[in-house]
Amino acid sequence: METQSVKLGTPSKQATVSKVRVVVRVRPFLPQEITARNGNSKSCIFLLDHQDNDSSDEVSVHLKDPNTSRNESYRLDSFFDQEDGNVRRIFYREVNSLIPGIFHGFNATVFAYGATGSGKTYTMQGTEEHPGLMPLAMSTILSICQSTGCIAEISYYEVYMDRCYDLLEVKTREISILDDKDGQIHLRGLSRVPINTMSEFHQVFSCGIQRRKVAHTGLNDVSSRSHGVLVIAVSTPCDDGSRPVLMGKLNLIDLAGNEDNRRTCNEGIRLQESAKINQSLFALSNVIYALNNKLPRVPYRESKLTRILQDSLGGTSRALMVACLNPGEYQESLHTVSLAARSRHISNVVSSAQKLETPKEKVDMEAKLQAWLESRGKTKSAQRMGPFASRLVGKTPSSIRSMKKLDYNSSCKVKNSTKDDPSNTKDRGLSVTSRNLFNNEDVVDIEQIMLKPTMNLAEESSGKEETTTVENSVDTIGLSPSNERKTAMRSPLRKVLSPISSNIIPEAIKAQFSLSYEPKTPQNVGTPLDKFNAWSSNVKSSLVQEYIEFLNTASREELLGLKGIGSKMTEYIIELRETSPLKSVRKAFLC
Ligand SMILES: Nc1ncnc2c1ncn2[C@@H]1O[C@H](COP(=O)(O)OP(=O)(O)OP(=O)(O)O)[C@@H](O)[C@H]1O
Repeated sequence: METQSVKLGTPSKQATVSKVRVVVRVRPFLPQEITARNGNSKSCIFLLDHQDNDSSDEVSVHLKDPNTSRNESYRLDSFFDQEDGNVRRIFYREVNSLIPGIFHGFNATVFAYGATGSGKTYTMQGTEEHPGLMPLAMSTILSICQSTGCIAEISYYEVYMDRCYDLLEVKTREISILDDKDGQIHLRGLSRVPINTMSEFHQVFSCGIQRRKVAHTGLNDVSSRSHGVLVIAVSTPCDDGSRPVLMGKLNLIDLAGNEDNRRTCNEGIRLQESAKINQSLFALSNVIYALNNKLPRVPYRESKLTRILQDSLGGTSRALMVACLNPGEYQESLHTVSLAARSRHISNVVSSAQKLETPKEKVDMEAKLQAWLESRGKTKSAQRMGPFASRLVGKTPSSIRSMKKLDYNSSCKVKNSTKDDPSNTKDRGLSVTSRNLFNNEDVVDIEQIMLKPTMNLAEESSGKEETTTVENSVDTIGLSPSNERKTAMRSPLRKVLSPISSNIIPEAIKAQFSLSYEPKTPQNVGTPLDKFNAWSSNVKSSLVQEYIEFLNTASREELLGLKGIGSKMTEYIIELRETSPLKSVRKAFLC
């Protein structure tokens, strides 16, 4: 086994920014799931309007909650339903075309994203009978190597708790990530193993798989606790016998699943892992969002994972996200699909001239909120819907995110509670107290943070544009170019704060609202607080919920970036939420 530095380049600033293609893969129900559902195997995810997935440029993926009337639709690049062999179809339709580029100096990345238990590992690794994208890609690369004389080598590492470990080494070894003087990144000490045949690959790779950190959680018996990255590097031999020259590489990443700790009831080390997993997935989504929106700064440095992937995401690299879904989990699927939809190209609605006029402080706050809310599938819909979005406030129960009530007593399956952390004998899942972040000494600061963007919202919303007619609102969904321009003139913050979470409005809903529209906009109110108070309670509670979720998921840097939050408060929030998700703000704020 050869051990050497793998040099990762930084994408050139001039290089065209590539788009991330996003496809959905729904796994089949498992036999035990069908039994638990009394034989009901109806998926909550399907294609809208029987579209032709094979010939369309994009598809509308529809999610329907069987227990409520909630419906959401998102536009994505392709959809692979539950049928057997859908991994093979994903490979031939989506991954195969990335491979020739690797032999011409282009890197590519394929990653499986989704909730825990949604089938990411199955998609990437597969089984002996149904090989996943990793062995399928290896096999194709090997056959090209055979005909071209190129050399294939693999590295396999995991990113666990924001640290990087070589999985091809017998003894666990941490890989250091170094910046060189040119700002390039090196994974120092990462093994690269030459592979000539598939049996060599299976032998080497299966040893690595066994070293990867997995654990039993409340939602998956064998849950990956790290992001597993298989790198297939292709080099061309040099005639003078010197070291082969690296041409390109394919990163195949089995991301750890994003977890809702209210459901997993993780605690101790599992909870810490989970916090890191969620943080790094959020950082990844921010990078993809920045790339797809051609933002001037791509936040690669926010996590180890994104830092390592700098040369394979963006620049001339190509990337594919496979959003994996469990057909019986509406809420989780909604979260995954909304993030996936956000990761596709979204055209920027703010012109550069407007951007220059916007005060920096406001842009920062708006960008933060926008990035986060879009990760929840909000802004894309709002951009398409423009003012129509805000008109829906209070009108569709299905469109307003309902905060899941925490029921620690009924739904938790705490099986892993003390195995890893003997000191942690208390069953936190059952005994979590409703700690309120906003106890008395914190009220002033937090209220300021909470009210600031809200005041902006009220001020902007009380303007003339609020008198827009229903027709205009509907037009801004995309029917009228002139109204699209009007939409572009509006502040993104206002759109961000819309409680609509899908990026398509079904015709039926449009019709319903064009008939029953009644704006609830405050008029002629005094101070910003008065304006805020004049908003309907639906808007306020929706805002409050958004902020609670923001505080629960934002990175340390993002919290620090919020006005009124210093480093002490940031640490306090992080500490609190790692123990138990923040659930409420001060009652007074909720009015
Ligand atoms: N196409 C499929 N056919 C049969 N079983 C499948 C299929 N896809 C996934 N599964 C099964 O679903 C379960 C969960 O899948 P998997 O472990 O791949 O999820 P995961 O998303 O990687 O979870 P985690 O993030 O917790 O590691 C496994 O038992 C797996 O075998």
